[in-house]
Amino acid sequence: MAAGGSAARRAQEARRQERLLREQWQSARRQARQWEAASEGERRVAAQLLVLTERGWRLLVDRRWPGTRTANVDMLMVGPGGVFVIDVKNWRRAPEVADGRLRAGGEPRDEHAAKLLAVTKAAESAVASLGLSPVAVQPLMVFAGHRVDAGLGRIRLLGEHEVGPALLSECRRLRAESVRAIADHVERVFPDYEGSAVTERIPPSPGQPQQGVPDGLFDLEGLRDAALEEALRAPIEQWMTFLHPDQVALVRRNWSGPARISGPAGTGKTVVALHRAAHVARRTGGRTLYVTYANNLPRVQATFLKAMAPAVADRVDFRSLHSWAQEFLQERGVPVRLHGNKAQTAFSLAWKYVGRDSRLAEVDPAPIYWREEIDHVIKGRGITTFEEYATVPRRRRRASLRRPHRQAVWELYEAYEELRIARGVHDFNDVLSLALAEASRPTGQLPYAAVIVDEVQDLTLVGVRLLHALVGDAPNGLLLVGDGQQAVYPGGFRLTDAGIDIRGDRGQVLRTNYRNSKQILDVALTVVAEDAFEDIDGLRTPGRRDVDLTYHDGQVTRVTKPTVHDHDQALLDALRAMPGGTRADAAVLCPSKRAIGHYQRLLAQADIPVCLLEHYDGRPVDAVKLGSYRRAKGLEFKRVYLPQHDAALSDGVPAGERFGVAEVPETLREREELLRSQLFVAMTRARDVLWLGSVGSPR
Ligand SMILES: Nc1ncnc2c1ncn2[C@@H]1O[C@H](COP(=O)(O)OP(=O)(O)OP(=O)(O)O)[C@@H](O)[C@H]1O
Repeated sequence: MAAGGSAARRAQEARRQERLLREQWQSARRQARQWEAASEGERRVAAQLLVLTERGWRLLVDRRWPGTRTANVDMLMVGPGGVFVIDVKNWRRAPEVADGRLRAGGEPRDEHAAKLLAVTKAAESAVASLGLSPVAVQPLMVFAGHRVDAGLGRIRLLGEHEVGPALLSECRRLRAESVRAIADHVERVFPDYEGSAVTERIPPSPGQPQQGVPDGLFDLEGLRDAALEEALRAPIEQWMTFLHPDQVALVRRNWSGPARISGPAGTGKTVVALHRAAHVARRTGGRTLYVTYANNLPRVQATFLKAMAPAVADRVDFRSLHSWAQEFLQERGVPVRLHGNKAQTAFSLAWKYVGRDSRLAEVDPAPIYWREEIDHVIKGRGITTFEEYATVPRRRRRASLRRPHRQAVWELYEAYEELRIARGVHDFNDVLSLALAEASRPTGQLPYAAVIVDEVQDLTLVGVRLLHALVGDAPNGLLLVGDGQQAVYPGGFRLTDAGIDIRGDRGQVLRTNYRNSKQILDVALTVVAEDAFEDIDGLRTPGRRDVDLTYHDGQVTRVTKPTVHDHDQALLDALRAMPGGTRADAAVLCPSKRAIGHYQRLLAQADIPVCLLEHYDGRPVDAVKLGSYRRAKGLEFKRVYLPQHDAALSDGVPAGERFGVAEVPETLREREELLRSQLFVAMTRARDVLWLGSVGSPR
């Protein structure tokens, strides 16, 4: 539509909203006047809110606080924007908020905030059984006769004119049926208050505007603008508000120390973690750190939280572990010179001087295996002496290393460190070790009330220790979320290695996959069926796990072509055949940087818009996403295309045959296992369609 047309539509809609609101306001004012015994302030606020009852909201006035005999709740509003617990204040002096305290006329008024928070908690409990996340329940203090719009922790303070527009501006969380069901439920849980000041209520009717009655205190303009925005806004996804009641219970649970949520792919771990972040931020008023290993995920998750719980979004820091650690060190004045390339040169030289001709080549001649040994086992676990390394359990590393091999590794490590230090640079592990030393200093004031770690299985032991050091064993402090089956980096750790003690109900497992269709999950599970894995709690779990599925249909398409050219053509055909408008929810995922480069060029030549996963921030963009299996972690797409998905895998051919050796090196088995995990992760990103391309002769 042309810009002029759109402006005309907006103006017409604005006029329509204004007419409607004028009528509704007259009617609301008539109703509020019937409430003889209510205070004048309450009546004015109620009149503002009654206008919203014409727009799908339900207003409950003067209700009894459940579990008490005499306490009441001024108002409860349930509508598309969620559930609002409203305390109306008739204060002569305007409220002031400073340093997280509420005052009026210089007098402290914190007890009013405490009472409102307590009753909000009761409302949260009331709706949790319906699966409503706490992010949808919000406390409001509304001040008759004042103009206010301020925040006090999770409480929003609004003036009588601000409240209507504010509620209409809330993102649309509930559909009309949900509003009805929730309002009915809330009405039962919060019964009529016996000593109610409100004596008469008349059901709202549109009524005719009374001629000559001035608008008085009605802020027509503010309300009209908000109503207009509301009318033009697209609805947001349902998961932002509704969870399974078991998930809501986890979001709201009070944990006495570190906790862990695990579960297979697609079981809602991240969704629970995000709702938990919002919940904790609202409850504590302090800052929450939400960390992942991957550095593209924080942007996406921050976008989700902002849409879901805008009021607390600025109290949650979404960061990748290394970027956070670097910033933390900078703030503490600890010099860091992270230089990945120079560190890699130091390692290459160390390999040339002491590794290549050592007995390590007997185990695996590829230097990458030994770089990983240093990164994930020695430095990743914070090991600083050979004695320690000589006996350490090398978790998730298959090749067994006897003492002489470990000695050779240690010599390589020492040579690497010497060369790295001579170049004056740090590697990624150094950053974490330095941050751990800094965070463990008793003097430091630690900035977070809670730390949530997503995809925890990707971290090193030092990384987990660092995050644990930030909050220690404080109640509701540390939450670890992840799934050992989706480990895409070598090595690993157990929680006990990190000194993290998770017992009883602090370890929770989710079992319902809400993402993948059965067809897709079956194919993905076949890839890892034989790969039992050890999770961070030390439990060995079979590769094929039992998962409950929520029913939805899906499709797996396998395409095998004799040449790369034909294969790529088939991929382009499949991408071009996507129904209109679905490009934004499609991803092409590749196992290596080289493959990404190849497909980026291919798609560009075919004029198919591409958004690289490293630039994706969770907001819809009309382009096919392109990135590595690793970068796709934690994300999901309706359609996932995996070109040449089996190129690096043995695909049924015994590795020995392929490599022409009688005995397959354990390191090779380990690498293949890791590749299968990565492929499994890539496949389970697909909700409805999974396209698997191969080059070769059809079997
Ligand atoms: N209660 C629910 N009802 C419907 N859908 C849900 C529910 N909980 C989660 N989902 C949906 O399930 C999908 C997977 O959720 P999420 O990404 O949190 O899973 P996960 O366990 O973190 O996955 P992975 O480990 O594979 O990254 C998302 O699309 C999410 O919206």
